[in-house]
Amino acid sequence: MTASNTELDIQNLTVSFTANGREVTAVNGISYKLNSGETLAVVGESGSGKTVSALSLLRLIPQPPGRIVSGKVLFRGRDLLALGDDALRAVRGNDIGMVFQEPMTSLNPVLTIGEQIVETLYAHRNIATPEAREVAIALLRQVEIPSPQSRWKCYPHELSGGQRQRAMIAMALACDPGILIADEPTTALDVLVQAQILEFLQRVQQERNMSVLLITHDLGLVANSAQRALIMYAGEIVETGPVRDLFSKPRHPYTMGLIESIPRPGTKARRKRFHEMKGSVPALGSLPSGCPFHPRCPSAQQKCETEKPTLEAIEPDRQVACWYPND
Ligand SMILES: Nc1ncnc2c1ncn2[C@@H]1O[C@H](COP(=O)(O)OP(=O)(O)OP(=O)(O)O)[C@@H](O)[C@H]1O
Repeated sequence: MTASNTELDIQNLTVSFTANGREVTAVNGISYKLNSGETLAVVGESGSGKTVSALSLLRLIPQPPGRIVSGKVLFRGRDLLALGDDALRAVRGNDIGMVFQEPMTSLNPVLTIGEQIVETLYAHRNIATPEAREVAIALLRQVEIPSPQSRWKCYPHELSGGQRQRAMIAMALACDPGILIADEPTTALDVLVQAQILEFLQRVQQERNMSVLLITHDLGLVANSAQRALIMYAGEIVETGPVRDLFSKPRHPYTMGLIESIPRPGTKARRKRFHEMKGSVPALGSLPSGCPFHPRCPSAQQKCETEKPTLEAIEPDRQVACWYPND
């Protein structure tokens, strides 16, 4: 990839939270690039720092208790972490859209779906109301909400879960962003609706050459939707690479464990399930010494208990933080 392909360049991002007078590091010095037109998945178990790292890109973590300790988020040569509030607001929504797992947290319950899209169009693109109404209905049609002419007068609670999710996606796409950050966008939905929404997102992405940062704990979703992935554990990236390589030859024992946890019909008896591995993601305030994964790692050796591995390139476009990566 050439430098001009890079849409977002995240450098050494560190984010902390203070609770009970104690500051703990939730995201610890992560660096990665999001390239033009790709879907990059950020994967890990609950508490690994996926959401905090994504929200921090647009300075959306609550500050306090959160704090962006250090790092840069370069977007078209500008550091989003150093932008003034007005300039950052212009980037949010206009250039970078966001969708979340629970649409009710980002939809306004007292405005109709149509009014909310019109407001977005007016605020970001300065489109006057009559025209914005047409654009809003067209967007609802594009996200395949049935009868958009009448549904646009619905309040969020009057729509089904899948329709609410589509409405939020319509809002996120209203300003034609070059980048979409999608945090568990389909986790709360049933499998059929999930598949429809993912298919729709992929189509829009291709039509618009949009880059997608997909935050998920679901490796099945990653296999179907992303070209590259970052695996996060305890606030750090432990492995990166093209999705097909990560699946065919995981190098970090944690990635292996995640892949083995994907349920496959008929193979349950033969495969070791991830939930059978000992332990869980450590509490941030009490990380183990050495490699943070070592207490759960089936391949851990003495060095892993005392010395922390750093993320190293092992092949072009492939990095791993492990003293004894799988061959
Ligand atoms: N508002 C907050 N106040 C205090 N600590 C927080 C807050 N938000 C996140 N954290 C800390 O950051 C850690 C990482 O949270 P994050 O939401 O990024 O995890 P995640 O990998 O996205 O998990 P999930 O899939 O459950 O959302 C949490 O375990 C928690 O310790």
